[in-house]
Amino acid sequence: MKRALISVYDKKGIIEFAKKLSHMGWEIISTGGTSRILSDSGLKVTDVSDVTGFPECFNGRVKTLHPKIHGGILALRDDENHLKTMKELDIKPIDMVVNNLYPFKETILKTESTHENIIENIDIGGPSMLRAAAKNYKFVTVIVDPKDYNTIIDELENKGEVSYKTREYLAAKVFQHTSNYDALISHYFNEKTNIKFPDTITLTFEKKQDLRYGENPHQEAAFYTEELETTGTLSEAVKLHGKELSYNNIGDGNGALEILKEFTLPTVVAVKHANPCGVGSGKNIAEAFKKAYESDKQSIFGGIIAANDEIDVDTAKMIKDIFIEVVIAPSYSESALEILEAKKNIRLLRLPHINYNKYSTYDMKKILGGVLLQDRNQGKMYEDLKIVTQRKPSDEELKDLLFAWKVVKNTKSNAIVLAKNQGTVAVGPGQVSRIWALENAIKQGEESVRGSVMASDAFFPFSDCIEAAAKAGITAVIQPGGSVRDKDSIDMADKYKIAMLFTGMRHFKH
Ligand SMILES: NC(=O)c1ncn([C@@H]2O[C@H](COP(=O)(O)O)[C@@H](O)[C@H]2O)c1NC=O
Repeated sequence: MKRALISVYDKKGIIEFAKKLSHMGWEIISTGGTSRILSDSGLKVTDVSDVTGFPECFNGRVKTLHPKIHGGILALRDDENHLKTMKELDIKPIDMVVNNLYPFKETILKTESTHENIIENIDIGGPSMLRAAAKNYKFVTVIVDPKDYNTIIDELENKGEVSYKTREYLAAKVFQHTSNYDALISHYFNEKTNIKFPDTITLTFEKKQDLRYGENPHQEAAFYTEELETTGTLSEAVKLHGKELSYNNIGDGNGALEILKEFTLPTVVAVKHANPCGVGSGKNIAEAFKKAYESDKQSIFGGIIAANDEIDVDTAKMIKDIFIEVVIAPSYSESALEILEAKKNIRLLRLPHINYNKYSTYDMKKILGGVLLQDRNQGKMYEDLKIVTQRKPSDEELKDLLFAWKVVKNTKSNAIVLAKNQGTVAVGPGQVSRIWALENAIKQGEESVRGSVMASDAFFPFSDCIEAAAKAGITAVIQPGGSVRDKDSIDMADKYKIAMLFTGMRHFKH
């Protein structure tokens, strides 16, 4: 007679599954609570304590941790010595383990959970059984995911056994599951003991979807989300209309969100190839959109738009007239949605907590042979502002400087952002030389550059950028300062009556 050990925290579907096994002649062995619900449903169940000859003890901390259980799972059925030992020790084989674990993740996510409660939800016996059964998958079937119950019953009913291939697949699932479970426990302890960069790190993510392809069509790709913190991120977004998001949509959408989180006024961010091509703030979203659009009417084509307030009809009408791949917003008015849904190729995402911004997870970058981890750049924006020139910025200039500083912080380095009237005039991203970034921005901004202000993500190594800015009609500058030649830049600014602020904090982004 085949024997299945069933010990599950999540009891969904377990009665039906156990009944089918039992009808096929399997003996069911089970632990406390699982055993009770199976017996109550009329099934004949052997209690695990009858197998071990030992009571479940220490409030369930020890139930299945016994050689009669682990020997029955782990013994090699094709090894003479193992078979002999089984006989000598009166250990009978266990052919199937059905187990899922105490809800550790759910417990740490509950704000009311105490440390004691969290500790009790670290399952010990379960992972031991799962790992044992997965190790011995050559002989043992192991099921950790209730979604697999039907497949296993089908195989047993139609083929009389669970195939080697399926057992191997189920074992792989177990090790994914237990490593994820342990990673969450390790994360909890690292946080509790303030270990930010441990000697080894196992980060865990959950697959949200397979993607059609990666950055390019010849690259395969999938989207994984954080396990614990997805509020206000694309992982939380609900698609209201359009095709699946692509790899690049997700990357660019995230870029747009990161910029948007800097703003409280109604703001629209347009992103193309991971850089902002237009950002605008206004008294409403329609005005903000207009400013973002007018910053660069060309690059926004095929781009992504994120807004921090409802998309209304006026905004929807403007979006409709251009080709936008994705719109992200906390809500859409009914009529706005109707207008936009008429466009087949647009994706509309609703992201309710768009302004949420308290993430504790790392910022990470994969490199060949490793990964770079750092804090998210939530560095202070203005506290150390210092006016370093003879002329002070006007109130209007100051507002625009701070606006541009938020945008440049989130633009790929070397970055220059020109702004006027709470909207970008031009963005010069990702150049290997700072003056090229400025020259690109001046060229792109055309006549609007005159009277705009300039933000630079890092200091100016020479005074040439200030001179070029002055000649283009830029009136004020914000930059971190800190170059050995700061004085040259300050003197140049004074020469052209430019007002300049130092922030004392660099914002490189790569
Ligand atoms: N300690 C043990 O020997 C042990 N054996 C199984 N468990 C867990 O107990 C749970 C099932 O318990 P019950 O059948 O009493 O509802 C399962 O999540 C299982 O993983 C155990 N509990 C935790 O460590």
